Amino acid sequence: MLGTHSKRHKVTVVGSGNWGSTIAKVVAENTKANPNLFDETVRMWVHEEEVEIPKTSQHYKEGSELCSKPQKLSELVNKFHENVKYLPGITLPSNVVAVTSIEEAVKDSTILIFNLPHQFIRKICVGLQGKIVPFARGISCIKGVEVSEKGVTLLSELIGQTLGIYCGALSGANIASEIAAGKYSETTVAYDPPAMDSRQPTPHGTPGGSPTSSTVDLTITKGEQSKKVQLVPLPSDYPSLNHGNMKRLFHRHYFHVRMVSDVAGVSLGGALKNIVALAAGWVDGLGWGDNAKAAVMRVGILEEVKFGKMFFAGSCKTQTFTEESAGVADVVTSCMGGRNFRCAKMSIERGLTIDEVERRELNGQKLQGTSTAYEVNSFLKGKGLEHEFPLFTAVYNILEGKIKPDQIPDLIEPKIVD
Ligand SMILES: NC(=O)C1=CN([C@@H]2O[C@H](COP(=O)(O)OP(=O)(O)OC[C@H]3O[C@@H](n4cnc5c(N)ncnc54)[C@H](O)[C@@H]3O)[C@@H](O)[C@H]2O)C=CC1
Ligand SMILES: O=C(CO)COP(=O)(O)O
Repeated sequence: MLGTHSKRHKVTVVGSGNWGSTIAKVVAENTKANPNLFDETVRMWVHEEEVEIPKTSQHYKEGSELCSKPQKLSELVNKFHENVKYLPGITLPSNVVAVTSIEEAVKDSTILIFNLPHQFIRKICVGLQGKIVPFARGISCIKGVEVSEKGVTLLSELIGQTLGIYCGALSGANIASEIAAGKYSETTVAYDPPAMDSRQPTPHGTPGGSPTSSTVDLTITKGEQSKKVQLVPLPSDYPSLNHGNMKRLFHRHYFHVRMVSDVAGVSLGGALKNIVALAAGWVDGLGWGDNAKAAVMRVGILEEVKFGKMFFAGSCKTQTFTEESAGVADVVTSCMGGRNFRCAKMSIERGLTIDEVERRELNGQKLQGTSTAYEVNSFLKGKGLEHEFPLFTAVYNILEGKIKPDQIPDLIEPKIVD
């Protein structure tokens, strides 16, 4: 049953870490539940590595031959329907298929979900140039930003500009292990495509399904600079990618989606909260308790709002930070149980650098807060505006070893003005 459209969207998840595998699970449940809109198979690109099956895996057997030597991660995913390294103990739907060639993984897919640590995204996108469906649409689930001499770039912008496609963002209070276990949470999906994508279905579609020859100019960057991308319209024999159908791709009974149009606010909330979570981890590691963490969270949310207003004016809405899961709720959950929080806390308790804790404790998972703190600082320093963001600046200076975490309260306290 294809309804009024002769084609269905093929979906690829680019990335297969802790969150990448979780989102592949969520989306694969929905492609199965919505056969009118989506091809059931969800391809998940796996950065191949050899892994040993850990005791936390459902397939660990003491002394078995399989568990005694390293195996290819992709083969284990396809055999056991479990990502034994990055999401052990969770069964993935059988329609999630691990693919190690990125070209194969994205081939023919009209929906590309980018979900990998932010330090790898530029290289991946450059490698994908010319290899994707020209009318594909993207969603970035990645929390981070990229900073260059030109300024700060959202990852949705980076993806959109590099690949010449429209890219939205998914972000929220979403600790992956809880969602993978089917525990209730909310998320925010920001998707604001050109109007041509939300057209009403046509009765017969475009013959052959090829894009129409005309392209539409889309201004992708809404930050300080902007760049026009020639966007290829979605052929009319595919179901439209409006808010309703995007929600159908991500919403589950345990994963509630709120659709918005503020891609900048959702992306910034996800990136900047990781800096705040480091500060929360340090004050908790000092044994200061919940009031201290709440103080850090309050100031962190204010700095997020200020950052959005100063550098993404016009595109970023204050309400996204104060009302959406991608804003305030993500600050709260990340400062209670996220990896950035936990590693920062452990770094104080064990007297180790946070990089050392990451290496020892995360089994290959990556912190995003440390590099984001450096990237944001380099941007603020370049503008002479570090003093306007005392918490973000304090986190950077602590990582650099220039100040100690117990100086945070004084540094974020506004100066008395008589
Ligand atoms: N884990 C979580 O609870 C959540 C994570 N996020 C965000 O999602 C994004 C992805 O995070 P996770 O899936 O948790 O990743 P992760 O922290 O589990 O990172 C490991 C992943 O990085 C990949 N990787 C390692 N070297 C690579 C390379 N050279 N090139 C490409 N990939 C490489 C590994 O294969 C693995 O898939 C991050 O921006 C994170 O902030 C967002 C919400 C929740
Ligand atoms: O983004 C997250 C929760 O929303 C996860 O944060 P961490 O990367 O700090 O674990």
